[in-house]
Amino acid sequence: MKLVVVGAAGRMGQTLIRVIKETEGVMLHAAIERAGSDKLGADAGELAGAGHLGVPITEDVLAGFLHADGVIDFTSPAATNEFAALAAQARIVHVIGTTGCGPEDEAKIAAASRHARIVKSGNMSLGVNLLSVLVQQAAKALEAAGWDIEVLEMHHKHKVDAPSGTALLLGAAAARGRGINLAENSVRVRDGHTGAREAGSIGFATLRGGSVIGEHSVLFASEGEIVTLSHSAGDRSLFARGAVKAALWARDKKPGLYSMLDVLGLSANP
Ligand SMILES: NC(=O)C1=CN([C@@H]2O[C@H](COP(=O)(O)OP(=O)(O)OC[C@H]3O[C@@H](n4cnc5c(N)ncnc54)[C@H](OP(=O)(O)O)[C@@H]3O)[C@@H](O)[C@H]2O)C=CC1
Ligand SMILES: O=C(O)C1=N[C@H](C(=O)O)C[C@H](O)C1
Repeated sequence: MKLVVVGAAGRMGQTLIRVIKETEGVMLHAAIERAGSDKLGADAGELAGAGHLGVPITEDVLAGFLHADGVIDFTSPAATNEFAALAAQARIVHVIGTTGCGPEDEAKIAAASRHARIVKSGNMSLGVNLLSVLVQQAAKALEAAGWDIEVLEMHHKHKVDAPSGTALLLGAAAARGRGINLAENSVRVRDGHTGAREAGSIGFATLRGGSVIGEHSVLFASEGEIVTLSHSAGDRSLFARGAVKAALWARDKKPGLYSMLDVLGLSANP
């Protein structure tokens, strides 16, 4: 499968290039960076520490998508919107790891999925997606007893969006377990005199610092006891391996918007 990596010079872009090189059944077809990037012209493999691959980093998206089978995209919401439209035109698989997309971005991606096979997830790892199934189960099991749910995350100091895509994915799993709408029941920031915690809400707390790749915990709190379900990412390659697996999985699927739960066979009701 011929794959294009957009955002090829980024933290995830470079990790993807290394993982594609070592994965059977996929090859790097093109590597894209934004116009004006000082990485344009560099060999994508050499930049990623994967050795010379003969694939120069280019800004030419149309040429890059030509004759490709799929694009893997860990960039920014604005860039992902554009890539979604172009991938749909080219009828190629689009794997989206970009987080921080707002409702308008999501609507554009959903529109593109009428023609394209899109897999989108706030976290491409098996561990986090399994964790989301467990969180949904725990939220349901503890609902009658009224346990409070809080999602805590920590990431490196360069991360620009909050709460993380994973925190929101885990919050959505908890909301599903409770049979409620996350947007209507979440508390994403607390500051000052907040008043007492509202029963049934799902709270988020965000930490940023250093080089932390991704730490997530969902805390279920009751009188005198706390149950914590957590995931710790030690290496970005676990996200990249998940993204490549998603591209291979989507290759023979119908157009539509899929999640990593679909890819991993975890989407049935737990
Ligand atoms: N779903 C998951 O499993 C994971 C998701 N992520 C998400 O992936 C995204 C990227 O993360 P990360 O790699 O750490 O970020 P980086 O900033 O390191 O990489 C993003 C890259 O995309 C480039 N880019 C931005 N706009 C364009 C464009 N229009 N055309 C081409 N390239 C562009 C950036 O260039 P420039 O620097 O010039 O802006 C940069 O090189 C984030 O949203 C993050 O949250 C990260 C890890 C796992
Ligand atoms: O920006 C990151 O680095 C990560 N982003 C994703 C998120 O927002 O959850 C996934 C992972 O935690 C790393």
